Amino acid sequence: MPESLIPVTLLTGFLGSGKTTVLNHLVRRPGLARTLVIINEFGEVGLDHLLMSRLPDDSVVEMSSGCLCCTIRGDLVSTLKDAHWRFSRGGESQFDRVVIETTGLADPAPIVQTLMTVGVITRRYRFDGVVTTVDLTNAERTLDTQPEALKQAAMADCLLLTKADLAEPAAVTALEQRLLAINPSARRLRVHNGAVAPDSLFGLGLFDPATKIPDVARWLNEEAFLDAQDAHGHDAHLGHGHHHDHDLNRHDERIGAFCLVLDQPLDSGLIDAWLDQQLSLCGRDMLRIKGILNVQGRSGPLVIQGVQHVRHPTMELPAWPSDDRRSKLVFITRGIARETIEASLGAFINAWQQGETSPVGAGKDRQANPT
Ligand SMILES: Nc1nc2c(ncn2[C@@H]2O[C@H](COP(=O)(O)OP(=O)(O)OP(=O)(O)O)[C@@H](O)[C@H]2O)c(=O)[nH]1
Repeated sequence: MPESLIPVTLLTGFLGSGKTTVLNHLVRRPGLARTLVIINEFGEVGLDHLLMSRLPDDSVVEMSSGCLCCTIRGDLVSTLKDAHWRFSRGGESQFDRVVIETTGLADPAPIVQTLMTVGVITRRYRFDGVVTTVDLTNAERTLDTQPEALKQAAMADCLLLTKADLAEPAAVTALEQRLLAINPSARRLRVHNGAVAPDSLFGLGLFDPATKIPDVARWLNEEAFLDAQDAHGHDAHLGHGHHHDHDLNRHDERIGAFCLVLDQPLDSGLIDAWLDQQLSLCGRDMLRIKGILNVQGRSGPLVIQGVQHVRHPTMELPAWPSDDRRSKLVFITRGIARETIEASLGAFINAWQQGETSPVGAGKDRQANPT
């Protein structure tokens, strides 16, 4: 993954939660002059829908700050693909960062999948992270009733909690606890009228593209899992959270996160084969997977990332960030308990060690093809 790949940030959040306010603030920052902002103007229509059917106006605005702004043309793939020649002068691209603002009802998953895997995009761009705005004044109800909003929060790498000035402090605390249970590893920031430091929204990937050193401490945020655990007595998962209250309709009774830590180096190919099997069985409910793996025969760690059924190609990095060489995997799931995943992985490892693992042909191939 060359350093020159252009980072792409997905800015999402429910209707009226403050996305445009954040964006307006960001594009005024001098450091972001060379940013291409891609928006879509279809209020009520999700971007995933748009990817397939709509051909909106092809309007491009150059903002006074120097940022470029365009609406989605056709689909996201062609917009990003064409952006290079459309926004270049003298053969040189005019932007070195992209922010995509989705509609409030968008499902971020297909967009992230597109950014992670479509060849014409991954040759030039790298997915940086999902930033989700959450309106503190009404998020409790929105999360209760709007599955899209919940998914946007669950998939975020960074949560921007907006309108704290209008919210009751007790409500803010309660919501922060709820978000901790849904997505402990996401960075959480309170934002007043969109004022947020760009640095806290960018560089959300699993490693620093310049040094190729994984920033595990930041993206895993292990302590937050412990906090979530302390707050709820055990894993922030499957309705064991603080919401034992009486509203049975809460969707996030089933959404939660956990982190598996594996002490021993893993056989080459094992996790790939196991994950492929898991994703084909229950990818829909694996909202987000991120991990760093210690694999036998590799001097550096492997990093993995996935969104529902789709995984980013596994990458090997040159070095570990610290002496801690354990494999760590974060799962944000819908209705899949940690115990289920642990049992599945345990059984898979046993079968693998006995050479019986062939649900995806991986076990049988591993001698011949040790990658
Ligand atoms: N008081 C207060 N108002 C805010 C804050 N952030 C945003 N707003 C207001 O909330 C309203 C909605 O903000 P937008 O930025 O348009 O929200 P959005 O997510 O882009 O909205 P849609 O594109 O319609 O989904 C606007 O009137 C903003 O001025 C904040 O921190 N405090």
